[in-house]
Amino acid sequence: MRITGENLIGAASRRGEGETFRAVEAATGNSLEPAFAAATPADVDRACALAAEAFDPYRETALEDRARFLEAVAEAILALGDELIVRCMAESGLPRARLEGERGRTVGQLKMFAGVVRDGGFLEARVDPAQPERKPLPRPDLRLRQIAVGPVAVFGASNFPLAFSVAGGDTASALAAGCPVVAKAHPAHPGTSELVGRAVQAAVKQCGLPEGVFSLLLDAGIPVGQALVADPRIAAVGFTGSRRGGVALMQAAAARPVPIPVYAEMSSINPVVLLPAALEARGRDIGRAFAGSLTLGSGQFCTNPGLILAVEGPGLDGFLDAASAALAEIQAATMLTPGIHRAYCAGVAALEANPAVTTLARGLAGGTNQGQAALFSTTAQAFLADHTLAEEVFGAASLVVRCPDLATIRAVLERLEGQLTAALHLDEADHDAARALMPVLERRVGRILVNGFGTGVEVGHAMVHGGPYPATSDGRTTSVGSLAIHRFLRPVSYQDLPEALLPAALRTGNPLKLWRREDGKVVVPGA
Ligand SMILES: NC(=O)C1=CN([C@@H]2O[C@H](COP(=O)(O)OP(=O)(O)OC[C@H]3O[C@@H](n4cnc5c(N)ncnc54)[C@H](O)[C@@H]3O)[C@@H](O)[C@H]2O)C=CC1
Ligand SMILES: O=C(O)CCC(=O)C(=O)O
Repeated sequence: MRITGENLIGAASRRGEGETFRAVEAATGNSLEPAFAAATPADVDRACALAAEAFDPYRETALEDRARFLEAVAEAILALGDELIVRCMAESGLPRARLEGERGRTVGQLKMFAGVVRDGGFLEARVDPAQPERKPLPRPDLRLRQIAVGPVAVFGASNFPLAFSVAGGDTASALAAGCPVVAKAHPAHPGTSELVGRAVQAAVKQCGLPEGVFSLLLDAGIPVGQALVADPRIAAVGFTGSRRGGVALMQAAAARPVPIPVYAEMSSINPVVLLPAALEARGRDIGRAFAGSLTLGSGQFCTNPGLILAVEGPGLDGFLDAASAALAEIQAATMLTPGIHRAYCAGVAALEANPAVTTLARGLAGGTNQGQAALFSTTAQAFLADHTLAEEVFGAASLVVRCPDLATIRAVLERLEGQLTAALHLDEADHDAARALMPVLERRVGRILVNGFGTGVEVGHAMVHGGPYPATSDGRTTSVGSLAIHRFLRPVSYQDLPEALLPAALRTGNPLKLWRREDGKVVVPGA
């Protein structure tokens, strides 16, 4: 399929009249063909108008039809074949195997949401039948279901150009909820975005859905994203990226005459706590595994283990020796964009220049745009005194905080901002220490894991990829897994509606065979 550099507005392809830009080959810094042109305010307006027009018919599509549409998107992405992978490798610098895996995750995610839609449980249908004889007052007939919130603006992430981008988790969950999507392509992978966007556009047509169910807008800067979030027809926003970008969108959304929710996944340093018995028994093994997780994808994961907390001693020394030796042999790897590489180098340089920080290891030096891994250490006292040490350095850099005792580890955790994940390395003898940390971990993070690292998020029903601010803008939800659909739903109650006016999900006799709560009791069809 030819990449044209056009915006996809409903069923149309339209060359923008805004700023012209090109994708950059991450490995060389060379420009790639073709030229892309940013959308104009009129393009944003048209995409939002079509999305608003599509909203009512799309949200009432039969569950089976909506599920088939999500599957058609998945099939259309697969049908792009190797062209998608080759373009994505060039734009992102990520290797083939990683991108093939990420494509599988993207397709699997769409299919998981197809299953969620078919199941219908997300509608949370409830029926409280009328009690006309109730004393002292009769009870009305009350029925509740979740409906889609409206058109959603989705910002593709640079670091997962497939699974968190144009047809990634935000788009899949919004479409599953019944929300049209206006996607804003990430300027680091516009060609990948166009290919995937065309796949979604084709699936909309194939399934006979209103064209406004999906549009894709291009921009090298911020005006298109700002205009999109300000548009009164946009009802919610999904974003993965920098804290600065996420906060700017939160502010734009809050400043609207009608504020809307922004679900932004931003920065996280993902503390890893190494407990004493585990460290003593297998500190060296944990050190080697840590080096692998830290450098995965050149460290460009928001789940990257950026902070290690442990009590001083021979166990920690063994961990540090093994991690340092492993890191010293790791090749530098191409980063996503020159800008992200520059930000990484600046973050590492700031740590190197900090008198309270010791450089423990560097990976092998690299060439153009390649990030060289780095491991640092500091004391708990220094860490607690300098908040800049707790800031994310996006890339393969991590800071070890040497603590005198477990109480200090707890004090450091208490001082951290909200995080996506926390990992505990423990043996049975560490259970009491771990139990004591659980309350603070639950308050600080979205996912607590044991004897592993947070990189590589499982897409499933029990996953939380979220966490308190600034890990995300709203810690009550997740951007990965089936629970993500709830970001784009809101409940509506129907009181005393005649049967003929009720949505099918709430009609007497449960014609859609949904799990429902009837008069407070869960009813499982066929059970
Ligand atoms: N925590 C995480 O998962 C990630 C963090 N990052 C961090 O972000 C830095 C920059 O990477 P990017 O991916 O370019 O993130 P970014 O936040 O700068 O951009 C993400 C998207 O938001 C848009 N955007 C940014 N600021 C905006 C604003 N004020 N108004 C409207 N739209 C705006 C951009 O055009 C882009 O489409 C990295 O160096 C890293 O520190 C990047 C990717 C993932
Ligand atoms: O670790 C993963 O699989 C996902 C990480 C992620 O969400 C991100 O880096 O934005």
